[in-house]
Amino acid sequence: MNPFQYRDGELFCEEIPVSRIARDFGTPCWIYSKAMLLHQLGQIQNAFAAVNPVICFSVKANSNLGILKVMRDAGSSFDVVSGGELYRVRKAGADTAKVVFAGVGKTDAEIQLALENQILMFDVESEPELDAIAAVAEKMGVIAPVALRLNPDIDAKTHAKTTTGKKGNKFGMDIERVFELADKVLKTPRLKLVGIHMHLGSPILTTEPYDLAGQKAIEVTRDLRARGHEIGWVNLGGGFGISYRGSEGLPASEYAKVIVPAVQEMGVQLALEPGRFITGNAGILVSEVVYTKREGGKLFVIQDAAMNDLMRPAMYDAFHKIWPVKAAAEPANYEGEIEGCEACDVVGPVCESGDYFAKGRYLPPVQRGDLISIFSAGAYGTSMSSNYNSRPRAVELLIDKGHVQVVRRRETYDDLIAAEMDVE
Ligand SMILES: Cc1ncc(COP(=O)(O)O)c(C=O)c1O
Ligand SMILES: N[C@@H](CCCC[NH3+])C(=O)O
Repeated sequence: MNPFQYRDGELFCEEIPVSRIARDFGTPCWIYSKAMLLHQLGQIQNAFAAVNPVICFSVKANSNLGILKVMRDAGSSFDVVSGGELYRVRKAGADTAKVVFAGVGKTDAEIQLALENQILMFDVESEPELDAIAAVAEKMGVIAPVALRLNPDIDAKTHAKTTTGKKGNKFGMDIERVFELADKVLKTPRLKLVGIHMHLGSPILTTEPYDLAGQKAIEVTRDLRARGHEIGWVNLGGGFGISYRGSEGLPASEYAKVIVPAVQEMGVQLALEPGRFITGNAGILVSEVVYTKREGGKLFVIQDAAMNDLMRPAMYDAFHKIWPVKAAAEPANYEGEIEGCEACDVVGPVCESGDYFAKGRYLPPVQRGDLISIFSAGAYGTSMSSNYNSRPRAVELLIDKGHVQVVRRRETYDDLIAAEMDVE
């Protein structure tokens, strides 16, 4: 499914021309398709139905309340990594009894908030964290459910900055420490070991890393059970890839083919934490060309969106398809030269040379006032955006069967300074 299609000389989101949305709500603007969100979540739900998993949408991918509510209504739970994310999912009406909490630096206050909300489990990443959870649980007179996060040392072949399951990454623990901590949990009355957790990285475009993770989970579960531990849950994290360029990416059923048999062999409950797979291709960022300029032998196309809106290109040199909103069709292939197009640097107005969406990218002739769509922007777009250069965050719109819902209004200049108003 692709809700963003060209016809009649322009880009549509479902049945609505993107140019009309941009005219009504201004640019830059984020446009999400609810149908696509549901389609992607449904794909995972169907693919893994045989083992009835708890699917915990990874809130960091897109933490907009409107989107979290769509996820909640469609039966998703949530993976959070901070008190702020936990607060958001509560506001979205989530059942916190199915929420999982990962992250290497949980504070006592965050642990307390999670225990008050009786979450499903903490994904514990170190011994000091385990001790802190035990201490907070003791103070509160409750029992904390913990899963131990294993660093399986599996190369998920992602960008160096988004690999999390390799030795040397800050995440999780090696196998020996997992065993040690499991034994420690048994001796700590305020802790209950419920399972193990792994997350390999993001985005993962082959099934092999999950196959290896499944095998590793089988081994670890067997060894932990042999040491007298009850392992009810295995959480294999997120990381399912999507197509950014047009051809890569796998259906959820391919990942399920390697994960489901392992889960059945272990006889455990499966948790998954997909983020990008659900929202990535359900959203675009629409900007307007402010100026074009030729300098130093280059053509620069300057947008009103910038790295503060979508920082993935600046941070990871990530590839996003970029094409004018008014066009007959997308090119068959975005790589390399495109007939009738000229290579340009697509940049924003922020005062950093890293503020670009693409370098040397082929675009048809564009001019001041033209609208541009930046595709595959629904994951790690708004959730990583900032107010750098005192730029208000852009409006977010959810398209649902021909209806445009504002799920986050455009920030005003007053919003920018609201938290600083008490300063003399
Ligand atoms: C622990 C954990 N779970 C889930 C995710 C979500 O990853 P993705 O959006 O690739 O599914 C991440 C981010 O990589 C993560 O760190
Ligand atoms: N923020 C990254 C993914 C990191 C996922 C968080 N562990 C991206 O945009 O691709």
